[in-house]
Amino acid sequence: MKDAIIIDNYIGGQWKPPANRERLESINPANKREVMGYVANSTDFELNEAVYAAETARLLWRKKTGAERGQLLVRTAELLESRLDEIGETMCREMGKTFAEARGETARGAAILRYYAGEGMRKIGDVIPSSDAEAFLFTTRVPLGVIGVISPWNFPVAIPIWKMAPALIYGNTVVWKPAVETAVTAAAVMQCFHDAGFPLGAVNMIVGSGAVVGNGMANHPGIHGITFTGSNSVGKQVGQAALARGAKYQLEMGGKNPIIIAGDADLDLAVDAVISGGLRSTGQKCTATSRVIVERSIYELFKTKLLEKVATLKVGNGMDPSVWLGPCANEKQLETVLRYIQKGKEEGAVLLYGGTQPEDSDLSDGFYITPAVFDRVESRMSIAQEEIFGPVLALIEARDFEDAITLANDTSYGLSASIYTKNIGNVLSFVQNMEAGLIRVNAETAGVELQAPFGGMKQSSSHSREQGQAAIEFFTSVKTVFIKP
Ligand SMILES: NC(=O)C1=CN([C@@H]2O[C@H](COP(=O)(O)OP(=O)(O)OC[C@H]3O[C@@H](n4cnc5c(N)ncnc54)[C@H](OP(=O)(O)O)[C@@H]3O)[C@@H](O)[C@H]2O)C=CC1
Ligand SMILES: O=C(O)CCC(=O)C(=O)O
Repeated sequence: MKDAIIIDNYIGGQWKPPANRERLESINPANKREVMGYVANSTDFELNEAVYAAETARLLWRKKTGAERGQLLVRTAELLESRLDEIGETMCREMGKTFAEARGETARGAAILRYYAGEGMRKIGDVIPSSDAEAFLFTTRVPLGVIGVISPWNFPVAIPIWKMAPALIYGNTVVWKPAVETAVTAAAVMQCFHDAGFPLGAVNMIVGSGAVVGNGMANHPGIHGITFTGSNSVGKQVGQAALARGAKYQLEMGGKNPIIIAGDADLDLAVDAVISGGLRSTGQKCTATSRVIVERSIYELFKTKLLEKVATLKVGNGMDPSVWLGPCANEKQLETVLRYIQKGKEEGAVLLYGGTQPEDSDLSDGFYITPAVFDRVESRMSIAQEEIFGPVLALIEARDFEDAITLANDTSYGLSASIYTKNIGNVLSFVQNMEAGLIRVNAETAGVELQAPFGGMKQSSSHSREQGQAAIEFFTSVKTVFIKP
């Protein structure tokens, strides 16, 4: 067990304790007796200070060239890369995903920083033929101002970086509120920005509860744009608060992502995709597979193959390299998963495998659960409609391919969807008819590429897109310029 550390706020280039000196605990979900950090329980006082610092820094920051801003992002990427093991271990111990996944996510954070460093050198406008022969008509883009970033605990490095890196490269300054759950990891990321030498106040971090600091950000008149990833209920509150005061907002929320296994699919590959997409990170991804829609002709065979493989997955502490599935990130999340497992049974689904807390006494102090596979799930059931955010797979039988698409669309969410098939007709029909922002063919539902747009349809997002060049749409305003000599 390592000593717990103290996590302060980062404001105007300095680490500062909260004025009230109050702390919240961040604990290790693999061993609830291990406190990872005592983290600031900040209030509006610190938030105001950070917004003031970001506002003060913004004129200087926007005057820098894209290349200058990009150099600082590259330096941050280098620092993150030099600390992959340290940050990966912190993440694994703070939120439970395996060390390999946590280290991989940290490397992904560095790749995102490098990508956006390059964006600083790319075009920000178009020349448009004017109806006046003497005039010069073009567009350019300007930063929004101060951006509020509210991030969740499930990707504590990649998500805040895919929000902060584009915000910064396009000339905005940032106030970041990470989830308390992963504030120790967040501080390690913030330290990389600090060590890279960003101007004072360009990036700030306030640690505190969502109800106080997050809500304060959504309502703060000094924050011009707010980007959020998390639950639907909180996302909608954030969006409404921003809208009410005329600020720009971007929400990335839940998913209930389907995978269709067509009758002609390669079943071994499909089983691997369901396991990886549904159970990695203990199912705690907004892109996780949760509905497995299988054509009747191969349903029983697929089920047998899936169960065989799920039974081999080792649950345990993510720092153990032989472990495949870490604990749920916190007690609330474990309770949610257990509640849905109970509900699934009550509503008539058949629990074929898992869904219980392991009996192993070594695991009794962690928020562990064995991966659950439900059979005979019907679309009306809660486990087929609501985001569980845990290692729970719901098998749904489809009469035929058309029925599979109808079932896949029978949800209020529309983030990610995938299909396994060899039939080009099925592929085209899926691409055309599936209501989701991310469509994946012969690949798992999770797996976001940093250079491509990412976001959902229906209730999964505010219909905006993050990542890749799509990010410029949120983090800048377009100016149309007409010049006549
Ligand atoms: N789309 C996704 O990737 C994610 C989806 N979820 C879904 O949400 C469920 C609950 O997880 P949870 O962590 O509670 O998600 P939340 O939506 O509560 O948390 C996401 C972020 O929002 C902050 N927040 C909480 N309340 C407010 C508020 N009133 N105003 C502004 N910000 C706020 C949180 O702060 P803090 O936690 O520090 O209080 C955190 O930083 C999960 O079971 C899952 O279904 C969760 C995480 C990510
Ligand atoms: O699948 C991924 O890599 C990203 C998932 C994600 O954005 C999320 O869970 O919030």
